[in-house]
Amino acid sequence: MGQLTLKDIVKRFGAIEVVKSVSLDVNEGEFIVFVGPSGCGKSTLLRMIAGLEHTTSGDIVIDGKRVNDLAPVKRGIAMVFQSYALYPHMSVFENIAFPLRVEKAPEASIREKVEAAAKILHLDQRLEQKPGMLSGGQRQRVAIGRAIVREPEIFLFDEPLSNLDAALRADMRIELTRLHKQLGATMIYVTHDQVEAMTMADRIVVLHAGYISQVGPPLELYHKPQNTFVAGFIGNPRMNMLPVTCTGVTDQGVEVDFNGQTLLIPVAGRDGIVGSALSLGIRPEHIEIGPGEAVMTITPTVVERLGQQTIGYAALDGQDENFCLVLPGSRGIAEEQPLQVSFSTADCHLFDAGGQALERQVDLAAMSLPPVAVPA
Ligand SMILES: Nc1ncnc2c1ncn2[C@@H]1O[C@H](COP(=O)(O)OP(=O)(O)OP(=O)(O)O)[C@@H](O)[C@H]1O
Repeated sequence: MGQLTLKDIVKRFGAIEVVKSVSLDVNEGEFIVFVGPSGCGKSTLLRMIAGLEHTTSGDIVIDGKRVNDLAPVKRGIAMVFQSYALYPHMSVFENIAFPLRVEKAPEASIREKVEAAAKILHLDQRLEQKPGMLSGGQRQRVAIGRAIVREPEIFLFDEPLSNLDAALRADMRIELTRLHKQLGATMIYVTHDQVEAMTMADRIVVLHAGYISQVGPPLELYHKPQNTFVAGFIGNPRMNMLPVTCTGVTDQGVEVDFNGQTLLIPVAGRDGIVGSALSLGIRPEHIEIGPGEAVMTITPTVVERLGQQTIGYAALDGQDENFCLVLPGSRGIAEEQPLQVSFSTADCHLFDAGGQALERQVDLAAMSLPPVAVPA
């Protein structure tokens, strides 16, 4: 149980349509992450699923039952917010027990469920403490415990980690992934942090201005973004976009003219694209120093040295956005020194003038890491 269907969901606030016909099937036990820039409607969508916000039109169906008119508590869901919403005067035990007390559950059952949740969340030694004595991460775990004891079919998380520092966020990501495996419940998680999306999701839903821009497993979005929005949103630093002209279409792919070189990009051609302007997308991590299939000369204006990688930014003629390259380790590239770089056509993406991708001929399964032989 825990299957969710959204059918043509629309939400208007006055005259403004913030969610525009969203349809989505969420499988039982799936970890779904809604990502998108600020204001794209992800929290509103989550709040509609929770029942905290009415839908203007469309159906929300949980386990085959339309729930649009059901009160939040009757939907079999539990929501965890960014603000932990804990009661400061109550112990951790009572904070977790709160929804069960509201339901007037028997005392023995309350104790059993709270202790079980506390064990899963490593809070069993802290049940008598007040929230004020806990760290941010522990407080968020109490809020999650409060959701767990309700035994919901679907957990909803609204940016639950955004109040935590970077190290704690990384720990909590691992905790949440573990929790999902352990409980096997359906989870829907809203964030604008693409690392959270990439690391936790079974499937990511990328929202853009109230629409679903693309839905898919994390690496599918990374390797096969369907449009320039997803290409720019997934991956950090963002994908470079270079203007090119299509010079031909063959069985092997699409030919483009790039800096006077003819490149054959392994993507599916389309009628009428020969002669048209296209955008060639290449990720910063796919640029190498020195000669290669596609060559260009850049002059970095800023170089960031992070130790584990070196990031260079260069202005290109006629382009608003800086060209970016990411090199592994500490590399000797210098500001204001011209540099020959190259990339491989197999790593390229092509987008038409409307920003839609020409389908890449990449085998995602073959890109998975091969099994490592462990010596006996
Ligand atoms: N109660 C409301 N009344 C009017 N407009 C609203 C209301 N709630 C949200 N909005 C607007 O709807 C749009 C979507 O808001 P929403 O909170 O869903 O975005 P979001 O993608 O979650 O963004 P963020 O990451 O900033 O939280 C925004 O433009 C917001 O201003």
